[in-house]
Parts: sequence; C-alpha cells; structure tokens
Amino acid sequence: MDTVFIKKLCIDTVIGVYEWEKSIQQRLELDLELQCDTRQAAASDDIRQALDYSVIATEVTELVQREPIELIETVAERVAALLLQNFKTCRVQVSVSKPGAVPTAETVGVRIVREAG
Ligand SMILES: Nc1nc2c(c(=O)[nH]1)N=C([C@H](O)[C@@H](O)CO)CN2
Repeated sequence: MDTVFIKKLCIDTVIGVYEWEKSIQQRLELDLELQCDTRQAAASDDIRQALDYSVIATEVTELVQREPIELIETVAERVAALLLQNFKTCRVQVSVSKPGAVPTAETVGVRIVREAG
C-alpha cells in the first residue's frame, strides 16, 4: 500500500494540563501518514484523484486550534478520526510531538495508528 505523508506540521495552539499552559500558545509538531492507493492519481495526473496534502494540513490545523486541549493523546485521536472520516484512507498513523515540554529531552510525544471501521 502507498502512503501520503506530512512531516513536522507545526501548529501553535493552547495545549496542556497545567493552569499556566491554558493562557499561552505552545508548538506541536505533527507527522501524518495516510495509507492509500496512489495509482489512480498517478495515472490521471489529476489532483482530484489524490489525497491533497495541502487540504489535509489546513483541516488538521483548524481542528487542533479550534479549542484548548489538555492532552496530546486527545490531539492524536481527534486528528486520526478526522483523517479517516474526511479522506479516502483506510489506515492512518498520527504522531504528535511537544518539543520543549521536557527541557532535558529533544522532544516528547505520542504515536497512534487507527484503521477505518
Ligand atoms: N502522556 C502525556 N503526558 C503529559 C502530557 C500529555 O499531554 N500527555 N502533558 C503534560 C503537560 O501538559 C506538560 O506538557 C507541561 O510541560 C505532562 N505530561
């Protein structure tokens, strides 16, 4: 199976468990992988047959910024649900990193895999 992916989609948003996090914006970095069959898009050379990564990036950013969220697990789950609902894919992998959350680590995060049905 083929994959359309987006690496390090940067989203500034209100994210975090603690009170001090609820009045500031922090950066999340998302890696997205959508399993799909790219052959129709390639054969037709037609964006309408493809999973448009520009549209995906916009929809995911809007979803994450819509309201404050506490856990990055919640971000990952909501993004996976959106991708499965709105795009022609049967399996997605969503990684959400929160760089700077642990000063002694380069980054921290979660990675989930979800399938349709
Ligand atoms: N598994 C998780 N652990 C933690 C999260 C989280 O979203 N998932 N969040 C925090 C705080 O918001 C932290 O990022 C503040 O620096 C702590 N642990």
